[in-house]
Amino acid sequence: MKAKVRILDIETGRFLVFISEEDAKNAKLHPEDLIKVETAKRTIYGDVVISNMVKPGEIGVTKDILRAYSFSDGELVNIVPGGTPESVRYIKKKMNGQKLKKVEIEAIIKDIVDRKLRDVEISSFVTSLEINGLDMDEIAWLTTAMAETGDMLDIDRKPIMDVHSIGGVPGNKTNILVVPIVAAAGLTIPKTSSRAITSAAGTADVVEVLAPVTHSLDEIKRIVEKIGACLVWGGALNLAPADDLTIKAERTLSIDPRGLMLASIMSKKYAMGSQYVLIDIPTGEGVKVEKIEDARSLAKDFIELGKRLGQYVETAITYGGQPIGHTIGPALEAKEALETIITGKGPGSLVEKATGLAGILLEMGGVAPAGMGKKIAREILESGKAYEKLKEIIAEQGGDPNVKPGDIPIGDKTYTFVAQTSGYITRIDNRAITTIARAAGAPEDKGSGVILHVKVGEKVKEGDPLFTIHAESETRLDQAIIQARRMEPIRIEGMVLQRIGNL
Ligand SMILES: O=P(O)(O)OC[C@H]1O[C@H](OP(=O)(O)O)[C@H](O)[C@@H]1O
Ligand SMILES: Nc1ncnc2[nH]cnc12
Repeated sequence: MKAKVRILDIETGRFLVFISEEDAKNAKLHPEDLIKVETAKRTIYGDVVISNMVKPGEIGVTKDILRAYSFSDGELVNIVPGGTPESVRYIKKKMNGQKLKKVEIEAIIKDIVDRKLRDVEISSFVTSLEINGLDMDEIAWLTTAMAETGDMLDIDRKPIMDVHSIGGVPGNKTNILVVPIVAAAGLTIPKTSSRAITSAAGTADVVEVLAPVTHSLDEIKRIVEKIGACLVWGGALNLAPADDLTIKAERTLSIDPRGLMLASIMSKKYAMGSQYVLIDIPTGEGVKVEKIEDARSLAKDFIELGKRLGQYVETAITYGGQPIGHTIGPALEAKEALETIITGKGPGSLVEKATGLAGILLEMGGVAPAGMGKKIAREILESGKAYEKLKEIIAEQGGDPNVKPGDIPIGDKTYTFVAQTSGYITRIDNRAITTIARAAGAPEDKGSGVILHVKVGEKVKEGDPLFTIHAESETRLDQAIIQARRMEPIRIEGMVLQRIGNL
């Protein structure tokens, strides 16, 4: 059936194609059916919406589609029912626990990128990976399929360094310090990050408080060739474009299946042309990897996958048993990262982790002798050179390089929980802190989150503040308080932990 395009000023986060009731009836199309829109140059897919916002003979195309493909008002197109993509069969095969072939993985990824697979099918794929996993062959095929369905960056500086955390630990603003330290040492580090997946703030959400993070590949190339670094959101680029659609499902379910995480991280590194990659694996209670043996096995997988892709990968198993630093949530984290980089001093966990990781990268990149990387990284941080580099990054990305921590707006609806008893902090529950910060509105409400007034091992007296929730609205604050009361985010114990008698 032929139809004329009408551009609709609607944004839904999905590819939707509006069609009139009359046309839908004639074409036997139903709400949510897959529809194929063909022009001489391209074919796109979307979900049917039946609406009288468009007249018979017209189809309505939303802004989400226009961001990826150009259509003009009145353009003539052909529309056909999209049917059921073949790749749905392969998703079911993985649901049944079977190994997928290379061509089957490629078909799934191509159909995700072409928007032939809808959210429910993508979620089923992600869930099948969480339950049944992938072996190393499947992971490598998935990685190259994800990279090759998008663009690749070719930066005219070598070597290209990169760092990525598998995430999961609250308050992980570490890479906002690592990247400027490494670039200030003369190395090139084009860092892409995702937004939050399981946490309350991904690195891209935090950086966005300081500067725009959505840039084109050409802009990134220009920035990195000029100053040696960037801190951008990978999802804004057509780099491994399937990744952001699978991340959307992961975020909703708050899961990050191991095989998909490996492919998702490494496909972006491959597409960025990264040659030396450091992977941070936070390990501890309440994060993605709880046991050191599992962290070692994941480290081996990253290294093996890197070999298959022609990249040199090292991994750092880091302490993830409690949040990094004292703040959780985009603006609060940006503030803490900025304070630390300006003064060269900050929470021990943040400074230790950032200089430790940066030190490994300096050694990998050949600008620090073996065993000296961390010391040199700390000198770069304390000398103010890392801050100068961060200012360059902020300026090149379009932010205000002179922004000060006090300029960053924080949610003004607050509630502080205090210690009900005196004793020692024996546990901060990562999952509970993330849940509270998310309930307060993070990461979407940038000013929302949690400030921790204490860390594990510290002594407190009854009535001392333990943590403060910040929110941008009273409703969100109330929701966060309810969550906090339901859980035990911070445990206080005396020196006698348990009394057991009469066994
Ligand atoms: O903690 P969750 O939300 O699960 O994981 C997502 C975060 O982990 C990675 O961190 P980085 O960019 O290497 O600093 C991602 O890019 C993202 O920022
Ligand atoms: N699945 C994922 N994709 C991109 N970055 C990540 N960081 C942690 N998990 C990730």
